[in-house]
Amino acid sequence: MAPVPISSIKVGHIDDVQELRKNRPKTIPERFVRDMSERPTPAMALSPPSSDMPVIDFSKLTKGNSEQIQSETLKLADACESWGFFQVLNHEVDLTLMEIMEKSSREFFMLPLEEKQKYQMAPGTVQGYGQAFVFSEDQKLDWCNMFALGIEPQFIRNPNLWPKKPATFSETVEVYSREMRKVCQNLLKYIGLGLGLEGDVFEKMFGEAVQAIRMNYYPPCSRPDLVLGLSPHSDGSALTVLQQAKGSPVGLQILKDQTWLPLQLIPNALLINIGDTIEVLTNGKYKSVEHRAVAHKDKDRLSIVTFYAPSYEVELSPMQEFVDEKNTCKYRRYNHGEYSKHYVTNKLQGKKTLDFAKI
Ligand SMILES: COC(=O)C(/C=C/C1=C(C)CCCC1(C)C)=C/O[C@H]1C=C(C)C(=O)O1
Ligand SMILES: O=C(O)CCC(=O)C(=O)O
Ligand SMILES: [Fe+2]
Repeated sequence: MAPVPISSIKVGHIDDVQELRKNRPKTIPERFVRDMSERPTPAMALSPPSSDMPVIDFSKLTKGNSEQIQSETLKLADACESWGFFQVLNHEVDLTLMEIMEKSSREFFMLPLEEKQKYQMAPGTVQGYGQAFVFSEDQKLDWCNMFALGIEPQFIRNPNLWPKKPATFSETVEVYSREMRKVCQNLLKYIGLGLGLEGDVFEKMFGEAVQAIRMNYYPPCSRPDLVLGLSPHSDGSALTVLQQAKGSPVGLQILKDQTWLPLQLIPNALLINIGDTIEVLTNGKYKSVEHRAVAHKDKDRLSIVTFYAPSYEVELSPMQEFVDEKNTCKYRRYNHGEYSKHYVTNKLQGKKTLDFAKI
């Protein structure tokens, strides 16, 4: 993926949200104040946090008898088709590792600004500490500090961005990411089977899959009604795995039936969502659902997000199994590296990024 010429991007001054919060401002800087149409839905007009979202028991897939495997695979297929988001329990990821990852991420965000700025995200790039997806001086900013790293393949890593503090942070990211890779590979196997395909279809197609991690830290905000924690977007990945830190308030919302629906997450579960790659491959049978995050008046929130996607060389187009007279081909053939470049060089804007591939 060719880097964007940094000199041509003028993003203006980007306030660090945690530093802003330290002074407990009564007014929110204009760059964070959303236009009316973009502001979070007022509480009284919002549906209660959803606990109807499907829950998949991973152990039934990996250790169940043939009946359990079959019924859980069907449940998974239904979750992908009707929600695009689901939670996974008994996911085989050590809960202590998840806790350590959470603690290390929190410790990183609590470091002094000058320490975090050693890993500053360069304008127009997505790795490091700062705000990604900002490309102009008049673009609104998210009420969020982010820290992102490319994980696999090795060539996407920038070793200068791997923190030396907290001391065990980088090792923890490494171990955690290996576990997340297994979760993604396993889920893709059963997603493939649920679609009536071979279990290894995605593994074979994706080559050496691209994996990235992003930690999103949302400080409390005195006017959560005016800001967004994270702009609406769909993920450019094949699958995304989200771990929400313990004690976090509800913050993630998905666009379901044209309404923003807040998601209530089960402690220790992993939240999975379908990304743009799977939408294209299934010709829209499974959709990458638009989502956003909102801020909270008194509580901070932390999410740790893994993106899993095909290798950059892979050419993608809807699989022939999902194209017929009734379901005409909705996406053109394109190279995933080109899509990644397009994704990271545009602001987050709902599902607009996927127009790149639409016919
Ligand atoms: C909101 O989405 C993202 O922040 C994001 C970024 C991922 C990446 C990095 C943090 C570093 C390495 C490159 C990569 C683009 C993977 C989403 O990831 C999605 C978007 C695309 C495209 C993808 O493949 O995963
Ligand atoms: O923090 C959240 O809940 C949402 C994060 C997210 O959507 C992302 O990082 O892509
Ligand atoms: Fe996302």
